[in-house]
Amino acid sequence: MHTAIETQGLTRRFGQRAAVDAVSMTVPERSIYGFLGRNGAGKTTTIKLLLGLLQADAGRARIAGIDVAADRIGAARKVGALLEAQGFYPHLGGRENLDLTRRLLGLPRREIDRVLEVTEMTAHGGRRVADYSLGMRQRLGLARAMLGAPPVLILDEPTNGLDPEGIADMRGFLRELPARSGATVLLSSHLLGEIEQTATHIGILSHGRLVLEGALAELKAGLATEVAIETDTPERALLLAREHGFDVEQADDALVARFAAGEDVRDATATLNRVLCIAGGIRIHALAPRRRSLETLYRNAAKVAEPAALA
Ligand SMILES: Nc1ncnc2c1ncn2[C@@H]1O[C@H](COP(=O)(O)OP(=O)(O)OP(=O)(O)O)[C@@H](O)[C@H]1O
Repeated sequence: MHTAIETQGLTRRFGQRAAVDAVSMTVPERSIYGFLGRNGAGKTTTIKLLLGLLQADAGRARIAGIDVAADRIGAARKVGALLEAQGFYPHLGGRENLDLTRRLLGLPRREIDRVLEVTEMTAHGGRRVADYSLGMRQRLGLARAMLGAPPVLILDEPTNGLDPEGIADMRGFLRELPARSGATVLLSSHLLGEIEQTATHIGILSHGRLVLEGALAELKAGLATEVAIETDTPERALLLAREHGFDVEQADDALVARFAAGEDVRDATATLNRVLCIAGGIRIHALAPRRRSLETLYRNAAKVAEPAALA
C-alpha cells in the first residue's frame, strides 16, 4: 500500500514553544485517519504544514509522494481541504461559489456537477449560500475540497457546529468516501465517539507530539480486556483482588479489573469472582466485560504523554 501522507520529524515552533514537535506520521492510502488531540495539541498547525500554508522549522512532509517544501504547488494539487473558515460568498449560489474555485484550478464545468452529486447537494446548487443550513455549508465545503478529485482530503473538524442529525449524515458520508471516490481522508477532531465510528486509523497528538498511531482495530485488539466490578464495598474488593495478584483499579465510573491480551478472560473472571465472593465474602452484583474503546486507547496514550498531570 502507498502512503497518502507521510511526515518525518515535522516541527514548527512559535517563539520558544514547539506547536508541532518532531511528528512522524503515516496515513495509508484509502484510510480514514482520525487525527485526535485536545484543543491546542497542534492539529491545525500540522494541517497547515501539510497544506504548505505554514513553513516547517524542521522535518519534511509528503502528500501522495510529493515533498511539500520542494514542490508546494504540486503537493497542493494532490490535496483538497476543508478548514474551519469556509470563506464562501453568502450572496452567491452554491454552484457559483464552486465555480470560482473551479476556474482557479482550471477544471472543466462538469466537475461542479460531479462534486455536487457526490455530496448530495445537486438540488441546492442554485440557492444562495446565505440561505444554507450549517450542514449544507459543510457539505458545500466538502464539495469544494473534492474539486479535481484530489487523492487526499484533509478535513479540520468537519462536524463542528452541526446538530446530531447533521453529524450522523456527515459520518455516513465520510465512511463511504474512500470506497466511493478512492480518496484518503485525514479527519481532525476532538470527538472520540465520532472518530471511533468513522476512522480506520488514528493518530493521537498531545502537546505537539504524536503519542499513538496505527490501525484502530489492531490497536484495540492489543488492549487489555476490562471487566467492571459492581459491588457495595469497592475499597475492600480492590484490596482483596490486588492481594490475589489481580490488576484492579478504581476508574472514574467503576472498579475495573484488567486482563492482559491473550489471557483467558472467562477463567480469570471466574477466579476473581471466587476470590471476592467466596473467600472474601464480598457481595458482587455484576462482573461485566467492557467494550475495548478508543477512549481507553486515548486515556492510556495521554497517561504516557503526561503522567504527572493525571497522577
Ligand atoms: N500563529 C500562531 N502564533 C503563535 N502561537 C500559535 C499560532 N498558531 C498556533 N499557535 C499555538 O500552537 C499550539 C497548537 O495550536 P493548534 O491550533 O495547532 O492546536 P489544535 O490542536 O488545532 O487546537 P484547536 O482544536 O483548538 O484548533 C497552541 O498552543 C497555539 O496557541
